[in-house]
Amino acid sequence: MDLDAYVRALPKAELHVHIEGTLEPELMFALARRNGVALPYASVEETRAAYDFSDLQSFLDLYYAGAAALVDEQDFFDLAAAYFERAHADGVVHAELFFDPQTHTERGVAFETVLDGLERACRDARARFGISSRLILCFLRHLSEAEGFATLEQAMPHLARIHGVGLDSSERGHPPAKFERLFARCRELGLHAVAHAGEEGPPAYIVEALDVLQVERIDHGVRCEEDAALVERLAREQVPLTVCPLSNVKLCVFERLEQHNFRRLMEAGLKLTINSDDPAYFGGYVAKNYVDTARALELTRAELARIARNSLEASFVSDAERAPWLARLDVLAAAAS
Ligand SMILES: Nc1ncnc2[nH]cnc12
Ligand SMILES: [Zn+2]
Repeated sequence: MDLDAYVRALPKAELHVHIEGTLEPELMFALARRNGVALPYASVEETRAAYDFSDLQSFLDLYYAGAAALVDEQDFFDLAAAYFERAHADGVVHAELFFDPQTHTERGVAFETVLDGLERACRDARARFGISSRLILCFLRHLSEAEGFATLEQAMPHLARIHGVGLDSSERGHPPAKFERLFARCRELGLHAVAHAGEEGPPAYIVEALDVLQVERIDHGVRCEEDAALVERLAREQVPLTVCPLSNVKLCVFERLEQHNFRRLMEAGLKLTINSDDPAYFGGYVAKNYVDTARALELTRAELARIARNSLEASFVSDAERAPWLARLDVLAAAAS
């Protein structure tokens, strides 16, 4: 079995994927045409050519512009259905999807339109592919705490369909503590909590996300390496990090994949997972993230199986749901060693 086939065969969970970041330019243009929405570029080719980012903000500017093509419930369904098809081909058995309601409600799209379309695609993916999924509502950290609370208010009638909350968008200058009260309220409501931290922001933001927001996983977290005590803590507490290697290179967190600190963090004992973040913008879905990282950092098949196992263990599913995937994974891992 070649490396690509091996990676696809590993049962894995994807824990860090923004559904709006799976909007391929072809679908973006089809939806924009359907909805009479103007896009900043004239063609699919011109759009792809513009995906040359210097940092997180340069990406976010394009990402929010592209999301304007999404208007109707069917658009959100089509978006997520296309993701699930690719995820299934990549061996994803479970996906926890981030969605950014504020990106859409700001434009006059109803919260329910977004949620209904995504949830219908989740049910469809379960029926077609057996993929299980959860939805994680992300608050945009460049907006205010009050706007976050207003979004939570809109989510209140639908909490049975929302599994957790996250924190994304421009990290620098927007520390996790800005959302202390919002996350406290979300946790009181029984929602799981995660947050982007230490992607571009300092290690102190990772500490704040853990201690102030009390998150269960850190999204990215790669800048933890600048604080030895934090690395030790993350290893001791086995806090899962949802690392997105191709994203980190595209957004210039690391110049090349060969320079990524994934192997060093793994060897320091951290519980790492591999994810795609915004695959339509960063050049690869989850399997390509595994394969390219394995090639660049010489990860063994046993190490890749460990990473897939981490993803299943770090997911928000029950032990009973997880058990058959872990059993399948053990068979593959044993065959590879
Ligand atoms: N990599 C990322 N970091 C922060 N916010 C995001 N929103 C979508 N992708 C993101
Ligand atoms: Zn992200």
